[in-house]
Amino acid sequence: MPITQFSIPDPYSYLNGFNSYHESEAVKGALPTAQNSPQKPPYGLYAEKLSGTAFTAPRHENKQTWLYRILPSAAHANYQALSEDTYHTSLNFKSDGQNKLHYIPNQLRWNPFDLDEKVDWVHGLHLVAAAGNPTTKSGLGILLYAAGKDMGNEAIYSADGDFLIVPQHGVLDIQTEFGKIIVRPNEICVIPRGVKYRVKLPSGPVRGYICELYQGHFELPELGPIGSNGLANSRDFQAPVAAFDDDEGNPTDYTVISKFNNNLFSAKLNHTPFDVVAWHGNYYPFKYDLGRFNTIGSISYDHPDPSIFTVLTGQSDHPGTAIADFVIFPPRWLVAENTFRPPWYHRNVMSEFMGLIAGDYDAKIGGGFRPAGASLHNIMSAHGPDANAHEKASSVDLRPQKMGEGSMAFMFESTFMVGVSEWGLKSCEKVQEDYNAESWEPLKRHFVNPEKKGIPSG
Ligand SMILES: O=C(O)Cc1cc(O)ccc1O
Ligand SMILES: [Fe+2]
Repeated sequence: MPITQFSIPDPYSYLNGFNSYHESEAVKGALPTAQNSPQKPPYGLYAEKLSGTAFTAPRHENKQTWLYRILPSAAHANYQALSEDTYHTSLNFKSDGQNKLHYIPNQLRWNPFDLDEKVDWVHGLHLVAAAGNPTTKSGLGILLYAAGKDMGNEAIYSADGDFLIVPQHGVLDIQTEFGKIIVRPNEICVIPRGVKYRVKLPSGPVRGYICELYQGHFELPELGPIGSNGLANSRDFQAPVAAFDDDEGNPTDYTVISKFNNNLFSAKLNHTPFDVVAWHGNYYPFKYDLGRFNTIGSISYDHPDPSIFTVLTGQSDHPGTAIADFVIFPPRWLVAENTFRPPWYHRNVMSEFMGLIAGDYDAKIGGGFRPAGASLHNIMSAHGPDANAHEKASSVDLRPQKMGEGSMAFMFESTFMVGVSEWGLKSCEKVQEDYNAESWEPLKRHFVNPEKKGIPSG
């Protein structure tokens, strides 16, 4: 069954298509006809443009949306910095001048991160690793989230980058300026830079992973010889339809939180920010069901590169080299003959941060890579199947095998060396000290030197 069976139904409607030019009206006639900024937009709305690329970006890259709203976003009081002690995304330099990111070649693995029922989405964000710098629009951030409370009359946006959200536990009901999206485990969503939203938790506590792309936007990977369909198909990406709150006669005090260079600022406004009655453009939030992924693999021999499992890619200026690839390892048939079927041992010029939404991952059967946990194999840090997985895969009968039923691992792969935050390395208290010792040090030598044993070569 390709499409995920979710326990909670999705109550919302969507517009289908990746990077499509969409338009949506919550009130018929709210979009101006044949122009963007008439002297008087319909129904007394304000026109506001949200750009996702430079005005002069080439047409094929250009992203923008026109929003028709009750009041423009600029109608708010000054932003005030929130105290750094109240949130977990800051990368400010310490007073002793040390950057809080730690760059270390060790393979790292984390036990499952805790749920935290006491905080809302904003305060449940934890920066675990990062590379580059949002101020120069380069690099990425990797965050974990754990929350148990609904956001109140608040909205958050990130000026730093696009959030690719990967839920591991619980349901996110996300009210965005563009409309509403529900995201459940085995689905993902992308909230682009600048888009305001708030998160409610209809099924209780939530936990998951986020890749924030400081540079460019997530795109579908090239398909090359695969052809015109396959992997994540365009029509399976879903954008919200316009929906708005009208607080006329009962204006609500709201707070808008800005994530700005990984620090949080808040500003008051005396009206709802969720007042967009209609929009048109190609810059919008969207969701995708990972169960719709059309998985492709070897039907002859050898284990292909994991790039065949790329759902979305955030490309650098060098084609084929990603700031962040989002890669999944879905349930699939393994049929390769005379092949060591799990991943090969390797050292990668890219860094690999992995998470597990559910089930097991075939390269690690020693039990240490668990749902809600994570691993990081940084640039050139050697890794591969653990000793148990190696032993099993090198002696197993190579019949066609359906692997990973009910499981979903994923990887954020980046050309950058990623540093681990103070929280990720120490305060979270989840780092497994014995990862290496348990996984690879037990690997046995199998080499039989023919020269020593007098075995004829060839
Ligand atoms: O290291 C990992 O587990 C991720 C991975 C999977 C794979 O099938 C090939 C290469 C690779 O890095
Ligand atoms: Fe790897």
